[in-house]
Amino acid sequence: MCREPRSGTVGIVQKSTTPAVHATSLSKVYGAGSPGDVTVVALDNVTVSFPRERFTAIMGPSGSGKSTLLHCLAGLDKPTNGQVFIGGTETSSLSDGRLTALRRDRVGFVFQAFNLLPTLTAWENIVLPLDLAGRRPDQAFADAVIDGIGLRHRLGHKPSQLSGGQQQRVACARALITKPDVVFADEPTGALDSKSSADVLGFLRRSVDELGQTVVMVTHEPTAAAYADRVLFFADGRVVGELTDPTADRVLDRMKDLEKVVV
Ligand SMILES: Nc1ncnc2c1ncn2[C@@H]1O[C@H](COP(=O)(O)OP(=O)(O)OP(=O)(O)O)[C@@H](O)[C@H]1O
Repeated sequence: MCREPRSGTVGIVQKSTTPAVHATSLSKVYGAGSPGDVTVVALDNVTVSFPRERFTAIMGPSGSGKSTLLHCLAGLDKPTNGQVFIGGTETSSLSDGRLTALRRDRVGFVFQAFNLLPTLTAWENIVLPLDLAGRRPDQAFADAVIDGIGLRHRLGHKPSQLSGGQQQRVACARALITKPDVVFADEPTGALDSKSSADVLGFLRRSVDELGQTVVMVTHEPTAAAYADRVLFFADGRVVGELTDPTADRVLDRMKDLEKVVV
């Protein structure tokens, strides 16, 4: 097991001009397996890029395909057509073993339900992806992540001894500890109160600004989207709009327009 980090050191920034994530002509059709099935087009020919060291939020009406997009980008689900590149590596042609390794080493995922292992301490949960890969933590980076989540004094506690917001900050640290090409977050604040949400979103924001990380987050909340550099709006499985330097009010106005169109 990796040892706990020291305090007081600074994180390390990755630099590259390749987008963190790029997808071309991505489609996902559910229920196309056998004749007579009802088919649902969850993704409809989506081409999208996520630059490094940026925080992007994805918003859209319920059922518009946001989670499907995140799962296909992260290699948790297979698109029906199209290609996904993680840091320049095309993922559809990878063997199952290589895809598993890529997901473990180069992609972080934060779920609404935290998904921490209950028998491990906070620290053991955070370094689990490194342990599975047989890697040691970059001490300076691990210190910056631990200081960033503000839970150095709780690292020996099990998830059941932590609040929901604290557990989600541990989950964010676990997603970041490998210095992945990208962290995907699917409704990371959906189960949290507003104070805990602000703690989690503030940490994700600082992970981009101070640690050079890349975050792509699905959210229903305009206040959460306002932490991002850019918001992509989704409807009917397609990207239908974009807002840079969002504020909660501008996001809300766009969402109202979208919901009028969709209803
Ligand atoms: N396994 C599945 N089988 C069949 N249809 C599915 C499956 N998963 C998702 N869908 C459908 O695909 C569409 C997109 O779903 P998705 O969960 O990606 O939307 P979403 O925008 O994330 O929705 P929400 O905001 O409600 O979470 C929906 O019509 C949904 O019913």
